Amino acid sequence: MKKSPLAMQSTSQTQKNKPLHEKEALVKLLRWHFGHAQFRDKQLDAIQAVLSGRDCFCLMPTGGGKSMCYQIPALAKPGIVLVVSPLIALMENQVIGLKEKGIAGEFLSSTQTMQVKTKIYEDLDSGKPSLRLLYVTPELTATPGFMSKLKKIHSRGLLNLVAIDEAHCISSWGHDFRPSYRKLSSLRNYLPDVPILALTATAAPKVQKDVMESLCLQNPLVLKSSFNRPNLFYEVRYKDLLDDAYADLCSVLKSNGDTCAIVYCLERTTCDELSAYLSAGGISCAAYHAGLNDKARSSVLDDWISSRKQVVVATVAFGLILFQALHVYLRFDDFLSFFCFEHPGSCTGIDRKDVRLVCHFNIPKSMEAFYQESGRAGRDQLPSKSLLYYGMDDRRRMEFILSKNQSKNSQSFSTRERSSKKSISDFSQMVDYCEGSGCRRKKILESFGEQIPVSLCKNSCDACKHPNLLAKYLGELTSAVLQKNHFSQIFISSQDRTDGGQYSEFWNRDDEASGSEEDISDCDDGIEAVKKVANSKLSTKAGLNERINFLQHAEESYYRNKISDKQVNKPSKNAVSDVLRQGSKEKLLNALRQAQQRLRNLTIEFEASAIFLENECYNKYGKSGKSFYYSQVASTIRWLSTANSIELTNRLGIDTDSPSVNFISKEEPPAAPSPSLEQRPAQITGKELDGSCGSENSIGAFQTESESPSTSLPVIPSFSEFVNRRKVKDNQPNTSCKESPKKNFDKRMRLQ
Ligand SMILES: Nc1ncnc2c1ncn2[C@@H]1O[C@H](COP(=O)(O)OP(=O)(O)OP(=O)(O)O)[C@@H](O)[C@H]1O
Ligand SMILES: [Mg+2]
Repeated sequence: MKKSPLAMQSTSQTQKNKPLHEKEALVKLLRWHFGHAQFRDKQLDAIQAVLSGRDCFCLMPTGGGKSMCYQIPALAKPGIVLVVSPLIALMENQVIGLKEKGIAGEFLSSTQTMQVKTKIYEDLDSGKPSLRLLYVTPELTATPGFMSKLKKIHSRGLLNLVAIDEAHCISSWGHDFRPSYRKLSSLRNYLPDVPILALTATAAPKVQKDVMESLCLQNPLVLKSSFNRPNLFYEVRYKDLLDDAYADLCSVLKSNGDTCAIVYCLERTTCDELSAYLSAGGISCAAYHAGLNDKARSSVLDDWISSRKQVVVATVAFGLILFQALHVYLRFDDFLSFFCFEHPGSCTGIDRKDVRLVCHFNIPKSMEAFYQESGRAGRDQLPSKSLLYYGMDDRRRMEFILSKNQSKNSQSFSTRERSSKKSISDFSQMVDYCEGSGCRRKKILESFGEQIPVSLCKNSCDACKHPNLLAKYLGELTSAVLQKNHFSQIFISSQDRTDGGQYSEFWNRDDEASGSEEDISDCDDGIEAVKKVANSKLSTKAGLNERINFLQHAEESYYRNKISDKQVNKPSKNAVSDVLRQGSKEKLLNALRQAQQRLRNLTIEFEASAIFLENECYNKYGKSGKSFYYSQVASTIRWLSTANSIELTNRLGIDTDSPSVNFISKEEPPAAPSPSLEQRPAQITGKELDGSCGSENSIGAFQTESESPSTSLPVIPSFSEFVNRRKVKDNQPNTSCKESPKKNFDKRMRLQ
């Protein structure tokens, strides 16, 4: 319902140092516009501080109501409040919410039409803007053109406040460091007397200090709320003790009814797989990641926000690109062909209050990230749950990623070293959270410097509620780990950990280079990188460390080239055309026909299978460019030439364990081709389902003694998995056949 604005008081210079508004008037605004009865916690203090012209640093937990701290001031006096926000989706979401309440809010971003932008600028230039809140990205704020507009507005006395949302992004100590936020430090120089409000949910003292210094806050009012989320129940489940983590999550979601949930995964392939699995299990679910095009992503978000979909399975990053998975295509003998960077997207920061469950399907990289993401649950203060699936494979993978620590932006050696050590120690807190037997809530709060008695938890974590059960699980985990020789510290020797020069935290996205606010999965030309790597003088006998170093250098140079290409606006010559896709489909069709001849008892819907496989390649690498895409197609064709029926069936998505699978003998005609690309296109005879151990591994040294040479070639293993497997292989000859085909399938899919 739209409401007319309440009458506002006018600003006068003499009032500058006094609170402009009494509590009563502000509460009236809160009730009138937002329908909330009272201010929460530190909201009123923050609002009164900025209205009096004082800088303020506001630390409130996720969902604590930080937005109100700048939304009420925007309504309390004429003029505008500028809100700097890191993510278009976040701005869009808030602006939509404001407009629904009849509050004049707009955002400026590259996604808008010229017409919309012009209208906003005209309003700002009018001398009497109707706009109350203007959301912008840090990139735009720092441009000279926009800054001069701001100065103009300010000179007319109409810029009341600059609010920096997610202010921890300015700090390289923070978990979401974003280089473009650094540019905000010039705001104080350009607009010396405009109060700045820095808002964050990141509690690390170093980050707080860094934020305040970087933004040049002057005598700020520092407000800190407790980080306890009493309505959240914390639980950890142990993947290594579960038969099937996918099935476990499915039953958790089902047992909670048609509940709203976010599931975070590390990689987009896991998102797709898990989402498909949950959907097949009858859960209203969709994947959300950067591999989807804009339209698909908006539609997933729309569906989720408007409750048409209840569960969203998303990549882990908080909109800001925290993690770029390095994928290396590996042929065992001649080492490698190319790299691919992924830019996961995000669904966080979107305000849906009734999220009842936040699940981390892979361990997060830090307590800060975990807190922020799990904090999306129960923003309406109703009982909700944080569930983390902890697995030793995930742990080792994350350790490896963190230890790589090669920053792509021009950080100094000491910054890299600092950030490397920080990443490792941040992660060890997460490991302790999972592997320890003490109260989870206490661990979270202590990591933010809050000392609390265990009694505060009130049995609202698994460790407090079921201490004996947890002790049993941890015992079993230790045995399982010892059995698998997981204790051999595979990736990070203590020497590596201190060798900070080589490593940095996650590769940070270089926004300055991309010039885009939400630049994801853009088109990369990997051909040169591939050639260089392929022609390199690296001996095939080079040691693993040498190879890893080599990869890191190649990756850096590839990235540098990519940036310089973008700077000169080089047109993409590497886009995947429809013609190329059609050609690939034909090739896959042939390969499928040959596979069918080889595996006589397999009945395949050729056309649909080819479309499905081509689509898989395209979804995975289409946006990365022709070279990556084509290599994936080639890899798939090679794989088809060796895959057995179980592998083929798994890849095409038939659940061989399910009694509902409709087995067709080779005599039976194939079912009619599926009209949908998503529909799983293969069916298989029962003969192949003899319980033999499907191989997740492939050729050469990956192959275990008991595996048939014909069951091989993973699609594209991640670099970390490759290194991991080699080392595991060196230490331990064969464990994979002890695992169920489903488990192998899960792992194989994770490798892609
Ligand atoms: N005083 C209040 N009373 C009741 N609800 C409130 C109050 N202030 C804010 N809220 C509600 O709390 C929810 C979270 O608010 P908001 O999005 O501002 O949180 P946040 O601190 O910015 O969280 P995040 O860190 O996730 O961005 C919103 O739905 C908002 O309407
Ligand atoms: Mg917020």
